[in-house]
Amino acid sequence: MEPIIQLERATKDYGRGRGVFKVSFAVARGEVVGFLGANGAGKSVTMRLLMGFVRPSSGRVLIGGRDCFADRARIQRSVGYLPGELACPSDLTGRAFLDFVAAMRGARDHRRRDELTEFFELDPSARIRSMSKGTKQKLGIVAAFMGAPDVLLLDEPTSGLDLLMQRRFVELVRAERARGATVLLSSHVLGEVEGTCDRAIFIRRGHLSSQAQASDLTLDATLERLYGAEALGRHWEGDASAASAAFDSPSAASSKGGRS
Ligand SMILES: Nc1ncnc2c1ncn2[C@@H]1O[C@H](COP(=O)(O)OP(=O)(O)OP(=O)(O)O)[C@@H](O)[C@H]1O
Repeated sequence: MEPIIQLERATKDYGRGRGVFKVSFAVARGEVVGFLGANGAGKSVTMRLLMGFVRPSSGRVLIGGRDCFADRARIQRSVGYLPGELACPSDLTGRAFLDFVAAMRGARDHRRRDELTEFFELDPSARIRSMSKGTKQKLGIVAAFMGAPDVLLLDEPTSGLDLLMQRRFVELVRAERARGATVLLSSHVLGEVEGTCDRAIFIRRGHLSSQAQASDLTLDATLERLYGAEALGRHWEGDASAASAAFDSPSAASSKGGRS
């Protein structure tokens, strides 16, 4: 199968063990792949390497055979990217932001943007600064998908979305998959990976650790792949009675607004 997304021993070394190291994997045309890892494992750094926002310390990062850093202007125009956190001027309205992204991509047809806005029940007339976390996330989703890109890089796409919107997101990714899009999707939500992906790859402390078919992602097996048996064996051993006493003390009550 023709690889569209390709990393070959890609390394971004931020020092003191932080970053990603010798990461190699490929995503074939039309595949939808989940990218799973604990907090700080290296998912976003890998996504940023693919978008050409950072230059690899060594190794190769390619989309459609093009070097993601050398060809970053073209990559950033053509790839649908949903960042972990939307970084955009917050005094813009949602609509102005979407217009800006469409202009950057050279998109003139706003039909799909309007369909997506309606599907996610997004009011784009509000200023971004006044939007709730979930509303901002919907805006990011519309921006990433509206150009019907061939390749989508989605960094924790349903973060902050309510249950109904999570379900709509899964429907959308399934439709994109049917259209033939190639998708890499990082997530902490197993149901979303199972519902949308063919397979999942795991990253642990900056190193690719394993992969699995999405249909084999049981909770216990996934936890072990993500954290290892040692971390799973650790349990809360703090003093629960001290914690509840702190909440019940008169000073705690007064600092919580006089709870009686
Ligand atoms: N610009 C940077 N400078 C220094 N260290 C960085 C930088 N960006 C990321 N890192 C480090 O690289 C590692 C991987 O971070 P990354 O953001 O990719 O994690 P993640 O898997 O996306 O985590 P999360 O699930 O919490 O979003 C972390 O140790 C992080 O502190």
